[in-house]
Amino acid sequence: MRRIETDVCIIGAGSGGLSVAAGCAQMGARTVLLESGLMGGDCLNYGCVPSKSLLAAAHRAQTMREPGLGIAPVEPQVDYAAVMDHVRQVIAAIAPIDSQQRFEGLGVHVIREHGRFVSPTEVQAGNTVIAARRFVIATGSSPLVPDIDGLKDVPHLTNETLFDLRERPRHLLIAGGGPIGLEMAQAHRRLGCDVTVIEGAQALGKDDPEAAAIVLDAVRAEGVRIVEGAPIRRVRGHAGDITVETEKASFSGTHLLVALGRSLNIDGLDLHLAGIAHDRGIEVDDRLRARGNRRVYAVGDAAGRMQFTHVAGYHGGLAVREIALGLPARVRQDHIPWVTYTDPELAQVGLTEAQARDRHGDRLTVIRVPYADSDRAQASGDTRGLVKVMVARGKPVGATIAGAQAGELIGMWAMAIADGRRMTALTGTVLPYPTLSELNKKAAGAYFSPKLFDSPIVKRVVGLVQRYLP
Ligand SMILES: Cc1cc2nc3c(=O)[nH]c(=O)nc-3n(C[C@H](O)[C@H](O)[C@H](O)COP(=O)(O)OP(=O)(O)OC[C@H]3O[C@@H](n4cnc5c(N)ncnc54)[C@H](O)[C@@H]3O)c2cc1C
Ligand SMILES: NC(=O)c1ccc[n+]([C@@H]2O[C@H](COP(=O)([O-])OP(=O)(O)OC[C@H]3O[C@@H](n4cnc5c(N)ncnc54)[C@H](O)[C@@H]3O)[C@@H](O)[C@H]2O)c1
Repeated sequence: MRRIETDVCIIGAGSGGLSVAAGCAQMGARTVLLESGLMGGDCLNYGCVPSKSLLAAAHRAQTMREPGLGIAPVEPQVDYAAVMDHVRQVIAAIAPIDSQQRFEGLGVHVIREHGRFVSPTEVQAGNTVIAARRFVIATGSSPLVPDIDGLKDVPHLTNETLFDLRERPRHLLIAGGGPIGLEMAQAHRRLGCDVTVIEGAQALGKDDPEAAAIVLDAVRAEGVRIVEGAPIRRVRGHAGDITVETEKASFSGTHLLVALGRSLNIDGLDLHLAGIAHDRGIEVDDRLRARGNRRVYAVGDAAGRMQFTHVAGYHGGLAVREIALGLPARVRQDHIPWVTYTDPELAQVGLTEAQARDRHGDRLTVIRVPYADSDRAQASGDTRGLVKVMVARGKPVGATIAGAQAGELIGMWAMAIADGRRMTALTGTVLPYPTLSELNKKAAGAYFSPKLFDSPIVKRVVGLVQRYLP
């Protein structure tokens, strides 16, 4: 058995692990990185990158078939295999950034083996034992395939196999109406499939219901069948003929995509040998240190909190601060945005309206600005959507956007909330005309206009000024 002594050993080379490895190595810490699968993890290979590439192709197809703006629509010729080639090309274009070669160039010792703890200060990977001063668990998550009667025996797709398809499914059944379910439903509908989404509770149920309804209406209008309140009880059939049974009804299709949430990749780590506590994820304190072993950090999906690439990157930055610089870091959650990349997009940062009402009660003001108020939205012929901002004591505490480019628009609110800015920061910013981002400024303006235009005091002051102004 080979033995390596190092400063930091990172288990998992996805979004979180790569951020820690790049930061620690470039700051001069001796860094070992273990990866048992593909460099880049879920986001690059089976998650964000392929799903957004597929959505881009689907968007192109939809633009061709939508009437309006004086352009005659045309039914696009979709070559599903060529679309999947596009997906592969995008992954290949980005892969060098996450590659073993690049990380070795940064000074990281990369070992392509599964890692597991053998003691509180040692991890074994293949025939190497790594003794490190600090460990980072960045092992991510995998598709959850729950114990539903018949499911494991019926051929089904997950996000790990969906992008390998070469033939377009005739009728795609999607179990689960979360972000994966809805993004893949719209993409496949636009690429010419029949699509049925079967959701046990409410589709996009983690989001603000008013904003989610805008997205769900739009996706339904394109022909996706979304069945809600229908927990799946049983699955039966064979390749090409699959039936999903729910309490409400049964649904048949040719393919089944399972998008029922994630299971954390922590089982194969032998955490008990390192004394680490875990339940629904690795239990971490607000410095991301594992309960039971303070030399071990958990980042990204494995930390059992929000499951997004930018969260894994954010955690990674905090871990670098802790490990490379020895400075304490504090993890926050209130300023983390998330976006579902349907069309229209759905974006959130901070508190939803319901959460803000609970937290701030009477002190809360909720501002709504419809996309129709934007000249740019009018010019583009797409006025679907809403910007909603929750304000308490002059500061934004949450923002919800459903509409075109919502993922880009949410950035301004993410910055304002992260930095504790007041609404005046937005009114004081001059934005180019005509842009959708002006909707954000309109929301800030709408917050102040009753205070400014409906106030008798302001009117009296202006009257006085006008009387004495030379
Ligand atoms: C279909 C889909 C679409 C998504 N779209 C988005 C999006 O648009 N935006 C967004 O922000 N997020 C999105 N996500 C979520 C995002 O992909 C994850 O939150 C992110 O990848 C988490 O990064 P991570 O580093 O924690 O884990 P991962 O990226 O999962 O990386 C973990 C790595 O650890 C390796 N590993 C596991 N166990 C071991 C072990 N014992 N030893 C060695 N290596 C190990 C794995 O092989 C893997 O490479 C999407 C997810 C899916 C499934
Ligand atoms: N754009 C993005 O950032 C993006 C895109 C995709 C995924 N992700 C990340 O990946 C995570 C996983 O996504 P997901 O969509 O698989 O999970 P999810 O947990 O968000 O949604 C799963 C859905 O399945 C439903 N469900 C569970 N059991 C069921 C049953 N027996 N019958 C019917 N419905 C059932 C749930 O009610 C839920 O709505 C997300 O939470 C998110 O963090 C992010």
